[in-house]
Amino acid sequence: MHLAAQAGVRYAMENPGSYVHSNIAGFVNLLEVCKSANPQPAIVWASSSSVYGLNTKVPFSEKDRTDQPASLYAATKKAGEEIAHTYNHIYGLSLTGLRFFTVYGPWGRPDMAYFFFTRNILKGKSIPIFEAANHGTVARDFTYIDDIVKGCLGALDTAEKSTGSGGKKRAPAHLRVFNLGNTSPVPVSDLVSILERLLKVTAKRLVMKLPRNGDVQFTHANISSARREFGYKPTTDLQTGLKKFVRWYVSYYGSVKKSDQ
Ligand SMILES: O=C(O)[C@H]1O[C@H](OP(=O)(O)OP(=O)(O)OC[C@H]2O[C@@H](n3ccc(=O)[nH]c3=O)[C@H](O)[C@@H]2O)[C@H](O)[C@@H](O)[C@@H]1O
Repeated sequence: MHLAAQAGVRYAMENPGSYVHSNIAGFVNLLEVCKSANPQPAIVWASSSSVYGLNTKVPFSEKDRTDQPASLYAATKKAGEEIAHTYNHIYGLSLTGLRFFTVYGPWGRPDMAYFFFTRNILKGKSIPIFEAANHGTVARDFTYIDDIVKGCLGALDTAEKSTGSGGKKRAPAHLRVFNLGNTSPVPVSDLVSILERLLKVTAKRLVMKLPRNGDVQFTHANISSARREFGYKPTTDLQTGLKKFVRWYVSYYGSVKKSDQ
């Protein structure tokens, strides 16, 4: 299971090299080691819903086009999918890419919106909430970590063995890609309302135009493929998942003051 990456859509404008380094060069390094291993492992790795880019057909299906990435981050994840194709084709590596949809929950990434919104609401700081042109809603198919873990296990359990040995392909091997989302997009402003209720604090909302730095307006997963292949079925709605996150956040950081650290 390969989850290491430079994640985050907007940071790619600040530090593009880190995306190339981790998501492309790092992934190739890993595949080079795996292709020569004996036996070769089967690999399940993290792609991203961001590969759908400017695709407007919803919900996003694995069959939809992914040739219009809106950020360098998305482009490097899409490159990973093409690189996976090459190593599968030449060396017989079994590869499964999982397109995660805005994963959240305890022990999550502090750079993600739900996480720093929580921190800023508790500190009384304002939070920037993006909206699209003509006051258009920005929404995400937020997916709870426990559902993602179940999807990862399902992908691992159903991955067929790699077929190569000694750096040579012996037979065709698995090459798969699955959406792992929640299938119910929620507007970012609703996410903030849920956090306000859970934290019992009114947020200082700063509504801003969606910056032109790689964000897409909307994500929504079609998960029928993962359901068919390994019974993937998310069960946590955003309200329930954020409740668990907030409980963790408060117990981890202890108090508002400590959350400054
Ligand atoms: O689904 C995915 O593939 C991606 O999900 C997230 O990307 P994103 O959905 O942009 O997650 P956040 O950065 O947490 O943003 C969530 C929502 O809040 C909005 N947002 C973000 C930041 C902000 O200051 N204000 C704001 O309204 C964004 O436009 C977005 O709609 C992860 O950061 C990516 O690593 C991952 O690949």
